[in-house]
Amino acid sequence: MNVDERLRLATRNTSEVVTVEELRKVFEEKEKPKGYLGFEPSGLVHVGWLVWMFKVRDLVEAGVDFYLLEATWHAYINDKLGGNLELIRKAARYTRIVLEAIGVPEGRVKYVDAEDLASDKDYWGLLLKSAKQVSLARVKRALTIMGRRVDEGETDFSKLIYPLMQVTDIFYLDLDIAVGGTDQRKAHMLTRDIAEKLGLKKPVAIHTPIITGLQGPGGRMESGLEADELAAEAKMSKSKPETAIFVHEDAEAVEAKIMKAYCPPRITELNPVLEINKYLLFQQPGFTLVIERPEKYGGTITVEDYSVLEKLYAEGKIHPLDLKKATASALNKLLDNVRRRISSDPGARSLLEELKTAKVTR
Ligand SMILES: Nc1ncnc2c1ncn2[C@@H]1O[C@H](COP(=O)(O)OP(=O)(O)OP(=O)(O)O)[C@@H](O)[C@H]1O
Ligand SMILES: N[C@@H](Cc1ccc(O)cc1)C(=O)O
Repeated sequence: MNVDERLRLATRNTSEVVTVEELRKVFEEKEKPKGYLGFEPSGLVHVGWLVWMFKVRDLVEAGVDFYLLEATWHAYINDKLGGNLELIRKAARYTRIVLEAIGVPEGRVKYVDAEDLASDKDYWGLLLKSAKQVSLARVKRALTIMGRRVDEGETDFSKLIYPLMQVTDIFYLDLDIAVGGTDQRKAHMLTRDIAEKLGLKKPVAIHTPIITGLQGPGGRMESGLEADELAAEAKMSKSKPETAIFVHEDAEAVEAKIMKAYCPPRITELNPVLEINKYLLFQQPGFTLVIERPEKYGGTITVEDYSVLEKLYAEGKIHPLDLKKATASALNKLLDNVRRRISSDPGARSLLEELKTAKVTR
């Protein structure tokens, strides 16, 4: 695969690449650059995660040697699953199964456990060197990467260590590319700044779009937040289950959730139903959205391109209910594989059952 093709795969369906020129250089210089994404294995998998999972698939295809960091200690710091590390490790196993079901089997990526990183004294040396380069105010501003507001970081001191751990993860793994949703931006920009100061490798950052929670952005659109902060606050999130569609949920539950979702007529911004189309459904090769309507409401239409769907919706030519029905049906088709994979594997089923009954904390 030539550099242009690798670059196309790596940059499609992203909200930002810092920078595309640097990424091109990485691909020109390396057959197998090192990339990573970290996630807190702290519960069930929702459809927002599919955005980065598909990006991992793209990057593996583009020849990236990809590491998936199971951020167990980070989830512990962030009070997930009641801080129960045993359960957190089970959530990591469950996430591997979902990744495999969407085309990222274990043999194609390398899993790294945060507990292994933290057991090496060099890791803590790197963390302290990084900490020397940054002010407390900057660390606090980065707390949005753990889905927390700045003031929440002061509840216990470990939360202030988290952003520096995320920076250190990147240095320790010696990465060329760091991937995450837009809400992770502050971690990556911090890493790039510290890298310059310490003379370490400065990773390219690839940010994937965020799917807004089913309840919509609330009043946050006018709050003057930066895009990454808005994404962190308004995103579909596993620790706020009422905002999320989980990949294991049955077809009826998925449809019921979509029918109730925030989707005001003509509004295309931070509209989770449109975002599911834009960032998930229309990313599948050859996808078309079929909107079935009685003749008196314009008859059935087949949309082949997301930009057309957005335009028709903004012009009020598609009713929210019709969009929701069509989206639910297409999303259910996309999720079928994952559901089948989970239900056919007793091990996966028992992990799921255990995680379903675990108390969601944050
Ligand atoms: N709604 C979403 N849409 C797209 N990407 C998401 C979404 N939520 C999380 N991500 C991405 O998934 C990765 C893991 O995020 P994280 O563990 O914080 O998920 P989460 O569901 O928000 O969890 P929590 O509720 O525990 O904060 C990050 O790169 C993040 O940007
Ligand atoms: N902060 C990330 C998880 C993460 C943890 C450590 C990392 O090195 C990277 C990502 C999140 O909340 O989703």
